[in-house]
Amino acid sequence: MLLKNQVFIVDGDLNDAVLLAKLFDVVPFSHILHLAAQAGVRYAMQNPQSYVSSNIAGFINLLEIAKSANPQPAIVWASSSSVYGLNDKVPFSELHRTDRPASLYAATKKAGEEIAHTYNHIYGLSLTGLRFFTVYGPWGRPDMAYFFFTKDILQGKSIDVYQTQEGKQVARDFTYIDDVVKGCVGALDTAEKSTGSGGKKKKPAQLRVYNLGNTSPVPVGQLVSILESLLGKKAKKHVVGMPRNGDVPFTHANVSLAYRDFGYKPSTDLASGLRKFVKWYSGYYGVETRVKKEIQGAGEVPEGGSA
Ligand SMILES: NC(=O)c1ccc[n+]([C@@H]2O[C@H](COP(=O)([O-])OP(=O)(O)OC[C@H]3O[C@@H](n4cnc5c(N)ncnc54)[C@H](O)[C@@H]3O)[C@@H](O)[C@H]2O)c1
Ligand SMILES: O=C(O)[C@H]1O[C@H](OP(=O)(O)OP(=O)(O)OC[C@H]2O[C@@H](n3ccc(=O)[nH]c3=O)[C@H](O)[C@@H]2O)[C@H](O)[C@@H](O)[C@H]1O
Repeated sequence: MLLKNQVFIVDGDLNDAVLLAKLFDVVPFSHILHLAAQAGVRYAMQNPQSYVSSNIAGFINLLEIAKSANPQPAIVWASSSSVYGLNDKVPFSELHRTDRPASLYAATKKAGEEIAHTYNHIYGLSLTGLRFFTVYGPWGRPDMAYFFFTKDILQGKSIDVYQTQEGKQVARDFTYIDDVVKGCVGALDTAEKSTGSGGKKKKPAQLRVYNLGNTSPVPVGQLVSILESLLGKKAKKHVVGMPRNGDVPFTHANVSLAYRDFGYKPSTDLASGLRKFVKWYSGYYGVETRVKKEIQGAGEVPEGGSA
C-alpha cells in the first residue's frame, strides 16, 4: 500500500503488454502522463527502428490497454514541435500544416497524433498531445546541443554551430523545463474523463493538441554566447552548413491555445534558464564554472550533488 507522498516506480518497456496489464489491474488510473519515447531528431538516422518501437508500437500498446480499462484513464502525452517540419509560417500554430515531417522522429510523433485521433474516435479515450519545443534544464538529455556544447566548451573541444544553406542562423524556441512542467500539470488538470467503458465508446470524448514553447526563438550562436559567459570560457566554434540530418532551420511557438485553456505562460528566458542549468551541471559533474564561483562567493551551494 502506498502512503501519502510516496512514489511507486516500475521499470519496464512500453511494449511489455503483460506488465502494463498487471499495472492496470493493480491501479485504476484516472490520468496518465505519457512521456516515454525514443527522443532526438538526428539519432533517428542511425537507429530508425527504435523510434518505430517506442513511439508507435509502444504508444499503441499503452492505448490498447487503456481503452479496455475500467475506468478508462485520460491520457496526456508528449508530441513534439518537430511535427511542424517544413512549415514556414511563424509563429507555429496548432492550425498550421503538420504533414511534411523533416525527420523520422517527427514522423513518428505525427503518427502518434493520428493514432490518438483513432483511439479517441473509436473508443472514447480522452487524449491530449503536447508539442514541446526544445526543452532544456537541469537533469536534461546529454545528446541535446545545449548539454554537449557545455561539456565540449569546458573540455576545450570544438563545437559545430549550424547555419542554413542560405547562410542564415538556425534558431530554436528553447523552453525551460519548469515552464513545460507547469504546462503538463495544466493539461492534466483540465483533461476531461474518457467516455468509454470496457472498450466501448459511450459518447464523444476530449481530443486536444497544444504547443508548449517559449514564444521567443534564439539563434544557436546566441545560445553559445550565453554559455560562454556562464561557463567563463570561450567556445572553439565552427559555423557549418546544417547537415541534412532531420533538423529544421527554426521553431517558434504560438501558445495562445494553452494559455486560453489552462493559463500556460512561460516565464523563463534563455539566459536565466541556462544559468540554472549551469549551476546544476557544475554541482552534478563537480566542474568549475563562472556561475559556480559566483554562487560560492555568495555562500550558496551548487545543486545536484556529485555524479
Ligand atoms: N526534450 C525535448 O526537447 C523534447 C521536445 C519535444 C518532445 N519531447 C518529448 O518529450 C518526452 C520526454 O523527452 P525527454 O527529453 O525527457 O527524453 P528522455 O530520453 O530523457 O526521456 C524519455 C524516456 O523514455 C524512456 N523510454 C524510451 N522508450 C521506452 C519504452 N519502449 N518503454 C519504456 N520507456 C521508454 C527512456 O528510457 C527515457 O527514460 C519524449 O516523448 C520526447 O519525445 C522532448
Ligand atoms: O522540439 C522538439 O520537438 C525537439 O527538440 C529537441 O530537438 P532540437 O531542437 O533539434 O534540439 P537539439 O538537438 O538540442 O538542437 C538544438 C539546436 O542546435 C543545433 N545544433 C545541434 C547540434 C550541433 O552539433 N550543432 C547545432 O547547431 C540544432 O540544429 C538545433 O537548432 C529534442 O532533442 C528533440 O527530442 C525534439 O523533441
